[in-house]
Amino acid sequence: MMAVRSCLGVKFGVSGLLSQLTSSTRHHGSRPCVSPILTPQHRNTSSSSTSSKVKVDLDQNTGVAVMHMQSPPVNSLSLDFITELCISLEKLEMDKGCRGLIITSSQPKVFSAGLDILEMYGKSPERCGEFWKSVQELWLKLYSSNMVTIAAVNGSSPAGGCLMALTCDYRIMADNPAYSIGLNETQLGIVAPFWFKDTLMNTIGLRNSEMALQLGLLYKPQDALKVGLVDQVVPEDQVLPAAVKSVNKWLAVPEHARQITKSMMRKSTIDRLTSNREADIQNFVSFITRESIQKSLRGYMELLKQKKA
Ligand SMILES: CCCCCCCC/C=C\C/C=C/C(=O)SCCNC(=O)CCNC(=O)[C@H](O)C(C)(C)COP(=O)(O)OP(=O)(O)OC[C@H]1O[C@@H](n2cnc3c(N)ncnc32)[C@H](O)[C@@H]1OP(=O)(O)O
Repeated sequence: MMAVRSCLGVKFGVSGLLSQLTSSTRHHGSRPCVSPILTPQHRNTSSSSTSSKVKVDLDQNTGVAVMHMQSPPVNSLSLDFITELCISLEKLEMDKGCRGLIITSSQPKVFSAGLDILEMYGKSPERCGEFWKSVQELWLKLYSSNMVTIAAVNGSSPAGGCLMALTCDYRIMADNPAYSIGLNETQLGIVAPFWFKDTLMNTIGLRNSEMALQLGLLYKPQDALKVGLVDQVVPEDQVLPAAVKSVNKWLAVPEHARQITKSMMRKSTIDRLTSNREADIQNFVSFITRESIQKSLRGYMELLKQKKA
């Protein structure tokens, strides 16, 4: 949240804004500007960090990190995986040399299968609460990031996977009709919470969100493009190159101006969750532990297994 505060001018004050903006040709936000002239020691500088489920490659020349989600088989968001994602994001956010982030998947055909259903089925209320707190944390970190964030959606991305992509500044999806993206919660008999709904509405508007959420729609890439759920659809092997191209375009904008604008656009949505976190956790726990909801989740998991057989 420090990132958000600094974006909102707490650090600089409104009167300092103009001078900050005019000085942004020298310094991009609190991060140093990357010199276009490469000195020998700057050439080919990149670092790589890998935890068991998240691999991050940071190119220090460009200030762009690529975060590869690698939690087999389908990058479903378990408590452990979310914790690793949050730690990686925190590190990148603190790293003055990182200004842009591309999120993608190392798993074939899937960006992320969304929240791990097994974290919501047959678990104690305490564990469910802990899980939901981590989901909130991940959303807050991504949605309020000072970095330019690009989702390179190289596979299917239902529910929580779609939410992750929606938190980014720009979404590029592989043009493969076998893939789909959307907030399909109602199809599982569950309800997308208000901050999922807000994030979707901020992207595709009220009417499209009403239909998408009530029907639990999963869109093929070309349909997702039409409705504005993704910003670009490219051939599968072009997803990452297109993301690199986009991130550079976004990074060319004076950084303070971009960050403050992003924060202005997202602040009220973020505030709504931050001021209601505990109540939201309680709502989730009491909803998800209901017998009828547990039954729906069980049925859905069986359907997933049957689909395979
Ligand atoms: C009154 C208001 C109260 C508010 C309360 C709020 C409540 C809100 C609660 C929660 C919000 C929920 C958000 C979510 O994200 S729920 C998760 C939704 N996800 C899905 O629907 C996706 C399901 N998966 C798929 O559709 C497919 O798996 C796929 C398209 C992602 C990939 O297909 P494919 O490559 O064919 O793989 P398989 O289907 O064979 O799957 C492999 C393996 O993985 C298991 N699996 C898949 N998805 C999940 C998942 N989300 N969680 C856990 N496990 C998953 C699948 O079962 C297979 O397992 P295996 O048979 O053991 O190999």
